[in-house]
Amino acid sequence: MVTVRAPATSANLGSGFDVFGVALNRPADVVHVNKADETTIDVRGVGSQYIPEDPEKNTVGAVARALDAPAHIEIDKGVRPASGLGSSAASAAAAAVALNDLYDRKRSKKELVPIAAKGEAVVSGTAHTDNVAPAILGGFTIATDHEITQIETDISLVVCLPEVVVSTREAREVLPERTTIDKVVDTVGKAATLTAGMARGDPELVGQGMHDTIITPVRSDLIPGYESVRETALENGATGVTISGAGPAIIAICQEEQQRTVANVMIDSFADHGVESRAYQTEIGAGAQLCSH
Ligand SMILES: Nc1ncnc2c1ncn2[C@@H]1O[C@H](COP(=O)(O)OP(=O)(O)OP(=O)(O)O)[C@@H](O)[C@H]1O
Ligand SMILES: N[C@@H](CCO)C(=O)O
Repeated sequence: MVTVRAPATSANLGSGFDVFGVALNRPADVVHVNKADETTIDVRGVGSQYIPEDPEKNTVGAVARALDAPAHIEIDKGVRPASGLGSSAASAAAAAVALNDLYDRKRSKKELVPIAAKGEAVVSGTAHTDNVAPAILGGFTIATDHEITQIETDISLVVCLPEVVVSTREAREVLPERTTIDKVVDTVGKAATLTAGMARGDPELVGQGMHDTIITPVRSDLIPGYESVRETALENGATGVTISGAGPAIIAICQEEQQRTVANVMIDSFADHGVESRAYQTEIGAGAQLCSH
């Protein structure tokens, strides 16, 4: 048996829609794989009642097919589905690394990214790589159709997950088809600022670079209390706040000393809107790791 842990991830970071992503030190999924004649899947843990065990519908089934690696796959979910924390990607990334090892397929971690992304196509209709890239490689990743660039950093942050469900498919349906040149110029500037901040390990620059005028304004309507949670976190030390992935989780960049305060005010602000939530005080961290084989 091979066991792999793959982390939750936060994609987009505002200005980097479908391109930027970061691995989070927690929460994470753990996947166990054993060779078998055909693929079967067992899911347990957080939100497992909402996750199909049919290999045609689970992200790990698509990964097993792509690697021609049939297996009995057990998934311990630590990342809630439909969270904006790359739940579907965490399982897919862990399965890709585990099956590559189990069948000795000798794919590099970068080569496993498009394979894990086939799982994302199963759930959201597009094989976007912005969650699976950091889930496999760790750190901050810039994923384009041609290249994946990775920067190691350990910037601290808070992600606050409300008891609300937003599916990626639904959040992609509200996207604008067109935008203006002013917004494109603004987004390029912000994305460049964020990237410089990641390279320097500078939370101020990262926070400034997260602002986005194209995607976030339309998606924030799907998250009750979004504007208040964002403003309160900024007033209490966050350097930048935006939707994590397709939501409903909200990510706030902040110094380690501010994490507890930022986490508490975000939870209180959701509560003011009648929404329960939990907050993870965490950091940008490592990608998928073999636990045993
Ligand atoms: N292994 C899996 N883990 C989690 N969800 C899965 C898995 N396989 C299939 N799914 C389905 O994928 C959907 C959740 O994926 P979705 O992309 O909407 O959420 P997410 O991964 O938390 O979000 P985001 O990509 O915005 O961070 C649910 O409908 C769930 O049933
Ligand atoms: N970039 C993707 C991430 C969510 O899976 C989106 O925002 O739709």
